[in-house]
Amino acid sequence: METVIRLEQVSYRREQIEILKNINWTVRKGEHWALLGLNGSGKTTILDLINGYIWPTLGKISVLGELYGSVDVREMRKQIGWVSSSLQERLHSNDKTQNIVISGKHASIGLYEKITEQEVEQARSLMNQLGCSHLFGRSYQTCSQGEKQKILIARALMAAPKILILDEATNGLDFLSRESLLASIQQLAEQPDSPTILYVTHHIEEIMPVFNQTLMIRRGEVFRQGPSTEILMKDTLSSFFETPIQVQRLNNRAWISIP
Ligand SMILES: Nc1ncnc2c1ncn2[C@@H]1O[C@H](COP(=O)(O)OP(=O)(O)OP(=O)(O)O)[C@@H](O)[C@H]1O
Repeated sequence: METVIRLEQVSYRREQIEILKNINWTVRKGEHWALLGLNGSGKTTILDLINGYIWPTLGKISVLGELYGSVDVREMRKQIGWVSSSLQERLHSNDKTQNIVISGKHASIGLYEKITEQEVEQARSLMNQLGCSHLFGRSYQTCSQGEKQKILIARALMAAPKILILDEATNGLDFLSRESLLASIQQLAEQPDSPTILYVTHHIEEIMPVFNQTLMIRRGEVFRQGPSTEILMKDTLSSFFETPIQVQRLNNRAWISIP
């Protein structure tokens, strides 16, 4: 199967501190991954490496078949959509939702190019896909937090990325908005032409069945990786969190609590 991302013996050191240690990780086409790790475990550092914002101290990284070091990372970034909370702060919130979506095509914060009818239709169709077409025509700032997240995912999809990174996408959402967003993500991931999704979360119950693989990072190292159904189990999670955990399965999702 086609390799989408490969990290081989990747280490990243900053000021004598080893932030990532010997990471080996392969993402293949058709997989969607959940990335799990406590605060400061190294998730963002891995994403920064994949986006070519930083370089590994040791090891090799290849993305979409291109080995980093011998490729223009700015070109690679066009194929990677990254939705994170820091993006929200940088957008022009008076803009209409569809213009925010369309701006994803030009990888710009505001819209400086002339919008074509085709782009408007593409934005409408993506908003429809994310279940937020009713927001078309509204100004972005009047949207709720959950609605904004859907707009930002549609924006990332506007550039037809091969990889989509959803970084703590449900932060600040109430439980209904969260479930609505998760349902939209699930639907997106189920599409045959979906980008490969990397879903970063602190919440195990957000790992829907479509995230068929999970990478667990602890203190800069891979703690475990593989099929989510094998990893999201009581024993693995208890040793990962270094505390006894109990797991209940509901709607094919694992809900954890402390006994
Ligand atoms: N430029 C840097 N210089 C020194 N330390 C850094 C630097 N960047 C990251 N770190 C440290 O590396 C560790 C991993 O950080 P990282 O942001 O990757 O974690 P994370 O898993 O994304 O955490 P969170 O869930 O809180 O976002 C942290 O201890 C952080 O303080």
